[in-house]
Amino acid sequence: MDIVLEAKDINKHFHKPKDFHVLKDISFKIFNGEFASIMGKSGSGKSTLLYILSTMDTEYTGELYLNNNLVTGLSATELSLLRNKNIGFVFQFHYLLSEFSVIENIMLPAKKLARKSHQEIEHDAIQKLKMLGIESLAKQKASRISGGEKQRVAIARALINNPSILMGDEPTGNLDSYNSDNVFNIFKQLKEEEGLSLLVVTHDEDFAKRTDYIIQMEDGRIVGKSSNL
Ligand SMILES: Nc1ncnc2c1ncn2[C@@H]1O[C@H](COP(=O)(O)OP(=O)(O)OP(=O)(O)O)[C@@H](O)[C@H]1O
Repeated sequence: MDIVLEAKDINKHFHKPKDFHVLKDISFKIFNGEFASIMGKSGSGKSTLLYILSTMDTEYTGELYLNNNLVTGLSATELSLLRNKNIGFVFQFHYLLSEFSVIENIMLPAKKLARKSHQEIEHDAIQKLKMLGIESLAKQKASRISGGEKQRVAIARALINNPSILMGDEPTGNLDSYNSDNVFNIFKQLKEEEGLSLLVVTHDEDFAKRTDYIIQMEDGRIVGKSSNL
């Protein structure tokens, strides 16, 4: 199986207010089509790690590979392009532009990438909306839809450029159990039907137990990996 993401000996220090070794010797691989979760107590370094893996944070030592290409050391412009094309990211908060319609929000990362015409991007956005069962919301203002719907729109937006991997930082953290379940089922469907790779930081044990495996973090280290398959 191909490796979609590989971390090799990643270490990170925060320097203020005093030196703090937040990530210690992190090495692991995510293979194509895997659905992995990261769990650990508050403060164990999960979000810090995810921001490095998603190339948003470049202040670390070690090496990060995406689709077998070394991304550590690339310029900010190169990383921005690579991230937009290859990594979908879903946050706890949806960060939709409230004055824009649902479909405009979804189209934005593809417009930024500028590799397709407006019509092609609109067509792709409708496909994603259909896949997530929210086609009827296309023309609605983002501010007018429910929290669960907003998170589905955020997922559609994260998928618009057909990334290699979808990452989530507590993507169900603001949702009730019905909507959390819905998000989990969407992720599972993306793995099973689209062969997408997924990596999700979560505090939700029910969610994590249904992923392929759990990477357990403690005090900045990976202390275990337990398979749920
Ligand atoms: N900019 C920063 N400067 C200094 N310390 C920081 C900074 N950001 C985070 N930390 C510290 O690094 C540690 C890891 O934080 P991180 O947010 O990665 O943990 P987490 O496991 O994601 O926690 P949570 O589950 O609460 O989100 C914490 O002790 C946090 O206080």
